[in-house]
Amino acid sequence: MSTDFPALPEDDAMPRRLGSLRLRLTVGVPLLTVLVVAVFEWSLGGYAVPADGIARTAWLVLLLSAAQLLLLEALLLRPLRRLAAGCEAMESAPVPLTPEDATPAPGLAAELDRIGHAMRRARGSLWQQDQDARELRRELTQQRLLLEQAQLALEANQRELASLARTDALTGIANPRAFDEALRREFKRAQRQRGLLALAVLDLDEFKQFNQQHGTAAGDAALQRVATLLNERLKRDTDVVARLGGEEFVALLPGFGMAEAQGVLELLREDLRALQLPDGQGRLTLSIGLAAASPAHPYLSAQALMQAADEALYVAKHAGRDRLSLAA
Ligand SMILES: Nc1nc2c(ncn2[C@@H]2O[C@H](COP(=O)(O)OP(=O)(O)OP(=O)(O)O)[C@@H](O)[C@H]2O)c(=O)[nH]1
Repeated sequence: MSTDFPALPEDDAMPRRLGSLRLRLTVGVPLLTVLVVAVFEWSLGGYAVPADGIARTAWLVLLLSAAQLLLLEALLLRPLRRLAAGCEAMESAPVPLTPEDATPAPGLAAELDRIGHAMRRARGSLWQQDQDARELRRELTQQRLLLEQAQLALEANQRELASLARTDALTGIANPRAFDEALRREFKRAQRQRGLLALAVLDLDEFKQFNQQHGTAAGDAALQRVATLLNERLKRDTDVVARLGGEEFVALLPGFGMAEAQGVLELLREDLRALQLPDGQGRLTLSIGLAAASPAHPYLSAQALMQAADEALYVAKHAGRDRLSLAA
């Protein structure tokens, strides 16, 4: 601990009262001494004023007064002042123990001094406790900040994990799990609101051959471009596009009946035909099976709607691929 402590405050009420006591002693002691010495000299001179007595009496009074004042200062006033300073300091904000506080001065007024020193030690201990409490508070604030940062990082990780758990790693669009949730949710909504819900299953044609001719990396790039096209063409807030696995994709179009969905999906097929693949990779085509639920053409369940779209895709494949088939 540092010993570079601030000085004790000396200008408070109690030290001021001690100052006035010293003034009264400084005046009273010489007066009393004059009286005593004068009576003593007068009695020595046979109760007559000696001719040279005035000067000698004055010197005597001066010396005796000075000696008494010095004694009073050393034995009474100084210890009282230190005691007063200790008391005042106890009432003010704690400050560290000074080296002077740590060692009581020896002397006749040791009792007073000891009390003063005990108070200073108590004040020093209070100061130390105050410092410790401040340090603890600082550490606590720091720990709280670290905790908040860790919590934010954890929440970000959880969000990222949750997003990863619902995203297809290769294409970045929704995965089957996210799609299943969306399908169940939108199917119930369509039923409740007697609305429209179109569902399309889209499958790249002859993709196995594409992979064999151009390599898996080219196949991956082609899957990513198809996903981008889906996102660009089916971009209403309510549209959901997902990769079910392999070269199979799915699109959920709330609010669309068969005709609107067919229109937008044919545009998508045109987009794919126009897609520029790297040299020598030819072109990609899609087969699409489309089913749509409406009050006029309800489905019993989301699974039944999905199955109808799958069956339509099967028909499209068997009819020669590169086409869109509507569910019965
Ligand atoms: N590059 C790449 N290929 C994949 C991925 N997932 C599945 N495939 C390949 O996609 C091909 C799908 O082949 P098939 O199921 O026979 O379908 P297809 O060749 O497209 O034939 P049709 O669907 O009948 O037109 C297989 O060769 C798989 O290995 C993938 O993530 N990346």
